[in-house]
Amino acid sequence: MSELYDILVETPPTKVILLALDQGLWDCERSLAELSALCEANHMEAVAQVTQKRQTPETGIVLGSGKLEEASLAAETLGAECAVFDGELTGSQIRNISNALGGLEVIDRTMLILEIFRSRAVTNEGKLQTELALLRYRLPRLQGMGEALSRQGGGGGGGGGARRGAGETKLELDRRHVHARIDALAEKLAEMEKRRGESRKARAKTGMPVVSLVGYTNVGKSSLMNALCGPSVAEADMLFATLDPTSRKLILPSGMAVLLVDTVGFVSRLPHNLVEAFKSTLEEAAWSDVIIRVADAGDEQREEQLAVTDEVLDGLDCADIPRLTVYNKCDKPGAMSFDPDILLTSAKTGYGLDTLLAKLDEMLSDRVHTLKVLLPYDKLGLAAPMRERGSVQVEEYREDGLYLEGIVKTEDLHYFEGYLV
Ligand SMILES: Nc1nc2c(ncn2[C@@H]2O[C@H](COP(=O)(O)OP(=O)(O)OP(=O)(O)O)[C@@H](O)[C@H]2O)c(=O)[nH]1
Repeated sequence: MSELYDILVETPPTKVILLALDQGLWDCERSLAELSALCEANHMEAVAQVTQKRQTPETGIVLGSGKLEEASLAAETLGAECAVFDGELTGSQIRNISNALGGLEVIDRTMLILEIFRSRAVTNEGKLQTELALLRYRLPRLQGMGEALSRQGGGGGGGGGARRGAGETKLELDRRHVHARIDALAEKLAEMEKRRGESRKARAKTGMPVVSLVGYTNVGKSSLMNALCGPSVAEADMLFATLDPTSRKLILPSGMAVLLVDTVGFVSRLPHNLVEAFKSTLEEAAWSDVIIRVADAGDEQREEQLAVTDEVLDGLDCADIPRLTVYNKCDKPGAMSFDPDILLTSAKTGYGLDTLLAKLDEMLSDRVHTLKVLLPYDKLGLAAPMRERGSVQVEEYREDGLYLEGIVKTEDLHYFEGYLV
C-alpha cells in the first residue's frame, strides 16, 4: 500500500476520457460511474465521458467515427492522456481507436481492473497471480497500448525482476519475453497453490471455525472486520482496498474463537480471466463454516449483486456451506428500513453488530460445548484444546488438579471424558 500512497502523493492523477457503447445490455450510466471510480482507484481522473447508443458496434472502431472525433476533441481540450473504454477491446480495436483519437493511448475496462488488482496485491501469491493475469490479457494487445498504465506504479516489490513485466512500456515488452515470463509465473503459482493447500490443512487442524465475508467491492467488508475485530485492515473509500484475504481472530459472545476471513470484492461484469486469476483467493470461501454475504443496504442493485455473489460462490463448490446475509451501511440516508427478518448492520455506527455476532454463535452452536472439568496434574496437556480452539472462562489451581470452565469444540469433547465435573 505504501508504494501506492507514495505515487498518490507525488504525482497528480492522469486525466482520462471514458468511452462507452450503449447497446441497452446493461445500465450504462451506472457502469460508467463504476468505471470512473475504478479510474480513481488507479490514480486516474475521468475528465469527460463520451457514450454512443447503438445496437451494433462499428466495424474496427466500435464507436462511430463522428463520436470518436468528438472524443478526440474533448480529450485535446481537457488535456486527457488516455481513453478508457467501458468494455473489452481486441488488440486491433485498441489500435484503430487509438489512431482515430490521434494516437491517444487506449485501454479497456478489464486492463484497468487487472492493473488495480496488480498494484494492490499484498502477498507474493497475489502479486504473481495479478501479474500473470495482466500479462495474459495484454499479450494480444501489446500494440496500441502506451504508458498510462505503466506509469501507475509498475515495478517495485515482488522480488527482483518478478514484477518488471507488468510495469514496462509496450516497446520494452517483447512478446518472447512475455511468453517466457508467463510460463515461469504459471509454474511458480502451481507450486504455491500446492503449498497453500497444505497451509489450509494446517489451519483446519487448529480447528477454529472459519467465517468468511464475501460480497461486492466497497460494501464494507473490511470495515465490518475492523468493527468486529478492532482496526488493522486497510480501509479506503476506493475500490479494491482488499486484494488478498486477511484473516483475524474473532471472539463470539459465547466465548468461541473463530477465524474471520475477508475476501476480494466482486465487480460488475467481472472479466473471465480475472475470475480465473483469483480463483484461489475466492476459494477461501469454500473452506468456511459460514459465509457472510455482505450487501450495501443503500444500493438499489443490492439484490442483483447478491445473486451474482451466489453465482460465483456456487461455481466454487460452496453449496453446502450455510450463508448469512448482512445488509451493511444501514446508517446511510435512504437505506433499507428496519425489518425483523433482515440483518441490518452499520460498521460505522456499530448498529446490528451484536445481532450479527449472536447469529454467528447460533449458526456455529453445534460446533462447541460448554464444560466444567477437573484435570489431574499429570494431564494438564489436555487443557490445550480448550485454550487453543475454544476458550477458558474460569481457571483455578486446586489441590487435586486444574479446574477449568470453558468452551471446547465438539470434536475435542472426547479429550475431556472422565474429567467432567
Ligand atoms: N456510511 C457507511 N459507510 C461505510 C460503512 N461500512 C463501510 N463504509 C464505507 O464504505 C467504504 C468501503 O468500505 P470497505 O470496508 O473498504 O469495503 P470493502 O467491501 O472491504 O471493499 P473492497 O476491499 O474493495 O472489497 C469506506 O469508505 C467505508 O468507510 C457503514 O456501515 N456505513
